[in-house]
Amino acid sequence: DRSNLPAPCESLIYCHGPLLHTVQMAGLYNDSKTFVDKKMKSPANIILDNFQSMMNRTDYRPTKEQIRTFVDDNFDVEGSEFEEWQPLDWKHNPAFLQRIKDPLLLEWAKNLNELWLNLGRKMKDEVREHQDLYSIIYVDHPVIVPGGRFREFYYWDSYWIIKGLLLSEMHATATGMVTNFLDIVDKYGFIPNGGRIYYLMRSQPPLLIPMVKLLMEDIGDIDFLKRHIGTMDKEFDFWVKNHTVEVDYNGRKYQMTRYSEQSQGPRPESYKEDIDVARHFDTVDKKEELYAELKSAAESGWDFSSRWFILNGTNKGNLTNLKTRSIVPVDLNAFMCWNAQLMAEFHELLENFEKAKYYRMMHAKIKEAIEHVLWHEDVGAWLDYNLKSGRRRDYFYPTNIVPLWTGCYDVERSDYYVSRVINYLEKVKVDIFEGGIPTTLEHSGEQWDYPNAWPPLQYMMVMGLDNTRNDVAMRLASEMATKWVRSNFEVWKQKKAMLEKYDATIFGGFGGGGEYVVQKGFGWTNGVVMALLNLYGDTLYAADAFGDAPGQSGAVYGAHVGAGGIFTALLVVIASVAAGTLGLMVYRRRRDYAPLVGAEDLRVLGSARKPCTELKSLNGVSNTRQR
Ligand SMILES: OC[C@H]1O[C@H](O[C@H]2O[C@H](CO)[C@@H](O)[C@H](O)[C@H]2O)[C@H](O)[C@@H](O)[C@@H]1O
Repeated sequence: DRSNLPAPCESLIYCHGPLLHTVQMAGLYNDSKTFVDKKMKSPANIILDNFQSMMNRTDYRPTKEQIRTFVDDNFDVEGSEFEEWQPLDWKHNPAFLQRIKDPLLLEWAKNLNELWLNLGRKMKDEVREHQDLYSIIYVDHPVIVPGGRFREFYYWDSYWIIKGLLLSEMHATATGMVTNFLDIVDKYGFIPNGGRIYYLMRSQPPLLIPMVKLLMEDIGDIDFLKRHIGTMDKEFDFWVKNHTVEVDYNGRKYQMTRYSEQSQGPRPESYKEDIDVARHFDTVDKKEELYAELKSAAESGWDFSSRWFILNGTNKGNLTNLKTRSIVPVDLNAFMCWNAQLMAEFHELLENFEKAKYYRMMHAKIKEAIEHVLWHEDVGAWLDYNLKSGRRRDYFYPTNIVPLWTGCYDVERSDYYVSRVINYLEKVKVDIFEGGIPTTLEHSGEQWDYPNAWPPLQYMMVMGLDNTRNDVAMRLASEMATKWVRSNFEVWKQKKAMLEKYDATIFGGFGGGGEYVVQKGFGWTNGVVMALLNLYGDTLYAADAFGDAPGQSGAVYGAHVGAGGIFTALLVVIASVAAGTLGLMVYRRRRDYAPLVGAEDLRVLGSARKPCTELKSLNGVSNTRQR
């Protein structure tokens, strides 16, 4: 029974109540988030009175235009909480640029370094003084936002933003962002999904402690750690207390974590969208269950995805089949395992030995649960677990190998895990896609599904494989990184833009689907590309040995030609092999992009391709969600 739960926040303007319902259901804007990001022109009680007068005047049946006039009269334009701000610690030539040998990529990396200037936001003093007029959560230090409709901080995005900022040597901005998060944990007991009050009842993947680790590796300020370690304990506890579920597996019980939020009602920022899906259910209880699944999926960062669909034990279906709370995700448990390990390390450094012992115990327990419940030798990967059926979810997601990134497996047996994982990745043919690794292999129309490819997922795969220090895994990581960087660069060349997501099936293709149009900016995308350029910059080139980028390389070109072009394709393949050998000789230090693909792969590639309709959405034409 969810009827005793609170609303997403108390505000009768931004989180629940008749005003929010009337305005959001009127569909005034292409994007529902627009309204809840507006500043109030007067205090809430006056606006609520004005709303009541408008409803009385219109006999409770206001037209869309009357509602629009009410909003325009009572609210300012969205985004009015910020002032012009240039990060003071921004540098023209951070040292990591010197690692990039290709002049084209170097030029691009300089542009990426400049993008932080566009994405920096400082709140006006007026926000601190009159927080009640805004939905934004006031923080003391300026932040780097993702970009586009995402005008505020986002929890897990910030991990990759901070990674990039530190490469840009913007230590003060990065420290300020982490300090904001710590202040927020002190105030609210956890970090909300993003920096708005309507996100206050759900979080996002727990990466604060790894962010502190990034800072420690960079500035190594032990006093900072000492000052904030108690707050980090709080963040860890929040996840243990509110997200733990008991898993009964093969006669043993394990404490594992899953996404689960605890409020009533639809997401305020996607209010109409959620109510529309809830129409499929006939009772208030069933509608509330759906809202909980939607908000829990948003908490996972994967909103939305077939990963959270359960229909007759499969991942088919649509948003009405969301069962996020019934799935134990590999990545969340791997993050918790990593958090425990880092906390043990930090407490040891601070000589808090009792605490260190507690975290070592937590780390061992979580690692054991991951090994016993989620690892599958026959598959060669870790798989999400269905709490309802007690069965594994054997579907491909990049997160199936996240324990490699967080080091949550028996590293003494690293060779065994790596060989199984490599075998798995070969089996699922992750290397056949031209634009990156797809999020899933299900084409649901949701944004965390095929064919979209997301920056954090590429990063976790690449770094996970690279971390193993195994030659084959490291080569695969480098090939994945090369493909990703080149495809992002291709979009940059066309649009001078970095996107929040891309299309894995098209070299230089834009991501799409879901409930809003693909966004430009973009915080985590820039951070990931910078990190990959930093790691591979000495061997990574914008084009391969014969001047082709991946989409045009001989082998993949074969997939583009029709039946009539087979002869040409063969010639191109033969020429590619010859030139590739020559290229290898000439560019010994360079890592080659794509192995030749077989006939079966060409068929898959051909069918995977779809026209780049998302071009339209980038130009501002909305694409609708398939339900
Ligand atoms: O408004 C819809 C959803 O938008 C956000 O989710 C997406 O953008 C975030 C910022 O880049 C990202 O962290 C998340 O993974 C994306 O799916 C927001 O986080 C959601 O809560 C919201 O419902």
